[in-house]
This record gives sequence, C-alpha cells and structure tokens, in this order.
Amino acid sequence: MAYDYDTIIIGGGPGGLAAAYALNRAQKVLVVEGNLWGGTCPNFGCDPKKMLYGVIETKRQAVRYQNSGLPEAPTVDWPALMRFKHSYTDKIPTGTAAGLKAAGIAQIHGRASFVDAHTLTVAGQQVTGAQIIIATGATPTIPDIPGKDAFQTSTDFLDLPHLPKKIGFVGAGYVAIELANIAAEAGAEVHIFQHNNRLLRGFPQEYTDKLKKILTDKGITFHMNTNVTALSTSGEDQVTVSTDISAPINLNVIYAAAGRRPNLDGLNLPGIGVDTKPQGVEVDDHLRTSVPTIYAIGDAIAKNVPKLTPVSGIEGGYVAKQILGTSNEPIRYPAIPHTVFAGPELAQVGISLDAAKQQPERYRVSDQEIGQWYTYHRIQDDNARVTTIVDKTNGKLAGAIMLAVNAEELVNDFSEIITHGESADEATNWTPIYPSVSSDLSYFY
Ligand SMILES: Cc1cc2nc3c(=O)[nH]c(=O)nc-3n(C[C@H](O)[C@H](O)[C@H](O)COP(=O)(O)OP(=O)(O)OC[C@H]3O[C@@H](n4cnc5c(N)ncnc54)[C@H](O)[C@@H]3O)c2cc1C
Ligand SMILES: NC(=O)c1ccc[n+]([C@@H]2O[C@H](COP(=O)([O-])OP(=O)(O)OC[C@H]3O[C@@H](n4cnc5c(N)ncnc54)[C@H](O)[C@@H]3O)[C@@H](O)[C@H]2O)c1
Repeated sequence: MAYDYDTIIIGGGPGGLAAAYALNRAQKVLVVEGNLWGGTCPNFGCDPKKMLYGVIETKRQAVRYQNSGLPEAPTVDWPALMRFKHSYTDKIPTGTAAGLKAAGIAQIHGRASFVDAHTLTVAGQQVTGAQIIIATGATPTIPDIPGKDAFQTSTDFLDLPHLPKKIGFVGAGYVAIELANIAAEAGAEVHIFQHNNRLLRGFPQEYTDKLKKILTDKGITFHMNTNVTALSTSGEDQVTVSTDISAPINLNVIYAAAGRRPNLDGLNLPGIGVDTKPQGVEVDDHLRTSVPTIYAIGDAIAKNVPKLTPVSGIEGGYVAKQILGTSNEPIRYPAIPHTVFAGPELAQVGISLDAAKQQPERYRVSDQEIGQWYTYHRIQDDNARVTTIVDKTNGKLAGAIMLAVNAEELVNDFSEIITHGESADEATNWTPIYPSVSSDLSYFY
C-alpha cells in the first residue's frame, strides 16, 4: 500500500525534530504539532528558564562579591527581564517552522489522533504514514484537590508580566526548586509545599539538605511533610492554600510543580492497540511500541531514563536509524548529566552515591569541600562541594555529584570523562585553560 509519507512524527519538540531531520536525508517526512513549534524546551522549558536564571545568577554573583568590591547588589526589573526572555522565545515557533520548510520537511499544525496504525486525523484531514513516531512530550500534573482550577503551571510562571508578591509551589522537584529560586531572588515571598521530607529525590540527601539551607537563607519557606488539601480564590490574584498541617496561607498565586504526565490525551492509543501506562507509552529496547510500525520517544515514554532535552534528542536520532535500517542495536544511553539550576547548581552524572556506598569493595568515594579552593574562593562560593566515585577495579571515574556555582561546566567535564571511559591519567592528560573550572579536574582524583 502506498502511504502519503514514509514517516509521520507527532510532536515538534526536541525529540520529534531530531527524528525528522535525521530521517529527512532519505525519507518523505511529515511533522505534526498541536501547539508551539519547537515544543516545551525552547518555548516554556529549559531555554526561557535559563534566560531568567542567567540574569538572576548575575545578581546573586554581585551579592557574593558584596564584600569584595561590589557593595551595591543590583535589583531585578521583572518586566525588563520578561522582555529579554521574549526577545528569544517569540521567534521560536516561526523560526522552527521555517527551518522545517527550508529542509523540505512537511508540516501540519493541529492535534493528531490515530484512526488506525498508519492513519491520523489532523486539522480536518487524514494523512497516512508507513511509520509513525509518537513524540508528544509531557504536561504538568495538577493535584486533584478542591479548587484545583486555581493552580497555574511553570508555563504561566515563565510568562509572568509582573512578579506577584507571594508565590507558592506544590512539589519540591526540578521545576519548583528552579522557579522558586528565580522568584525569591527577584523579590517575591516564596513557599514550597512538599508532601514528604525530601526535595530533589534523585540527588543524595547530604547535598539536598545543603541546598535547602542555602535556599532557606535566601528567604524561601519550605513546608515539608505537608499536603495541600484545598485552594480557594478571592479576586483575581488571591488564593488561600489549605494544608493538613498549618493554618491556611494567603498567596497571590500557586503553581503545580508536582511532576509531569505524558501528553497522550486524544491520541486514541487504546483504540489502535498501543499499550500505555500512567508513566507513558510502553516501548521495547528499540523504542518500538506494541504496534511494530509505531515508535515512541522523549518525555512521552514510560522508560526509566531522565526526561531531559538531550535524552529526547538521542532517542529521536536513534529511532531514525532504526527506521532507516542503519542500526539494529538496542538503545544504549551515554552517561547523562543532570543539573538543577538553583543558584548554586546541583549536578550529578554516572552511578549514584547510594549505589556506590552499597559496594564499598568496588567503589572509592571521595568527598571534598572545595569552597576554599582558588576557583571557588575567587567567586566567593563558600558552599562548593564535590564527591567523586572511582571504580577501584579499573581506576576509572564512575560518577560525580557537585553543588557549586558553575557546576554545569564541571559536570560536563566529568560526563565526558565517564563517557570516554578515561582513567585518571588519561583524564588529566590534557591542558585546560588556567585558571578555569576545568583546571581543577586533576585535584579531584
Ligand atoms: C520548566 C521546565 C524546565 C526544564 N528545564 C530543562 C533543562 O534545563 N534541561 C533539560 O534538559 N530539560 C529541561 N526540561 C525538560 C525538557 O523541556 C523536556 O525533556 C523536553 O522538552 C522533551 O522533549 P520532547 O520532544 O520529548 O517533548 P516536548 O518538548 O514536550 O514536545 C512535544 C510536542 O508535542 C506536541 N503534541 C502533544 N500532543 C500532540 C498531538 N496530539 N498532536 C500534535 N502535537 C502534539 C506538544 O504541543 C509539544 O510541542 C524542562 C521542562 C520544564 C517544564
Ligand atoms: N534542569 C533540568 O534539567 C530540568 C528542569 C525542570 C524540569 N526538568 C524535567 O522535568 C521533569 C518534571 O519536573 P517536576 O519538578 O515537575 O517533577 P519532579 O518529578 O522533578 O518533582 C515533582 C515533585 O513533586 C512532589 N509531589 C508529587 N506529588 C505531590 C503532591 N500531591 N503534593 C506535593 N508534592 C508532590 C514530588 O515528591 C517531587 O518532589 C523533571 O523530572 C525533569 O525531567 C528538568
């Protein structure tokens, strides 16, 4: 049977676009996008978040230098900060669509739904493809409590024209911690409501405790072991937050930051036999769904890998190779670094500290407070700390955790060392710029 396209991709975010460009070399490809071309990361995720963070961190760096020659800390002009964000984000959807057009990749704007394993309806028409890739991403989970319509999300936060005075976040994961830091640094009173006693559960507790203290010192109030039980609104910007612990708290806005769920609504996946679970589309180790001609990638899949932009990109490129027949290997992920941009940054890569501690005969764990090292003294980052995990059987770096200003750079260095399986000698057998974050690398072994 002849299909309209070789491959149709549902979702024009980082995952879908990576697949589209890789397939386009040899195939007739269509991308369908229901909202903003470019997806979450450049429109209302990583990129706008980090534009705000960059300015906020510059202010924080001035505070760190307050006794070192910069007595006046700057203040944040939120409307100007937002204009700066828009100077980038406003161009993303049209720029992304223009890029697809220039590459000769077909595009339809509209929400897709499956009719059968090879047919979609979108924008009032039917299109067919020999293969279809589900790359529909994820969306914030809204806690199911009375008054839940009052919840706003990270998308609203990243587009706030004015900064409200009192802000709350439900959840203490990546989104809550990063946005709470931005809001607090910009002058808001910030409350975090977390149902258990852990923030950033994927990171070691000794590190998250230290970060929590830094954020508390910035004025953020953590309500741990606290369930938000109801919201009620009065007027446009007043929300009363009831909890099972304390008296109700009056805020101007509350954000749901309690995780993200896969975007599968309306796709009719059960109707065509694609298996799903609450975490996402079920895939095998070739990212194939229960229907062999349909693949799924990125934030939309139920796979125990981090939900990050580089991961979606890796999966998009991998699926393209499967479809083109240039590889039949099961997917293997490289060491994937994670960073919470929390001012300072909390980052890790490789084997977890918990796993390493359970195998002391195999792993050597070295923990170093580095706030007084030249690099960190120079930027007045008194709290800087790094833990390295070395595999004693071969002398290679197996993992690293760090809390530091500019940890994103250090974790990239560690990530490269782990990815290339370098021994301590090999890893330090190069000449980085001195003085720089990288020039400290040899001292961590
Ligand atoms: C606030 C925030 C900050 C983040 N910061 C970082 C960070 O610093 N670093 C990092 O690596 N990751 C970060 N992430 C995560 C990152 O944004 C995601 O992992 C990444 O965007 C996932 O890419 P994706 O292509 O799988 O999905 P998405 O980017 O979500 O793209 C999916 C697209 O599919 C479209 N779609 C959905 N359903 C349909 C349908 N039925 N028909 C047509 N189109 C549809 C959606 O509109 C969307 O555009 C952040 C996320 C958030 C929310
Ligand atoms: N810097 C980055 O790379 C970055 C930044 C933002 C988001 N992301 C990605 O987006 C994903 C989603 O982020 P997120 O912060 O929404 O999710 P998350 O899974 O990181 O954190 C969710 C938090 O909400 C808590 N929670 C869950 N239900 C709750 C409830 N009913 N009441 C109170 N607390 C509750 C959880 O215990 C957890 O602390 C991340 O896991 C990450 O993959 C990455």
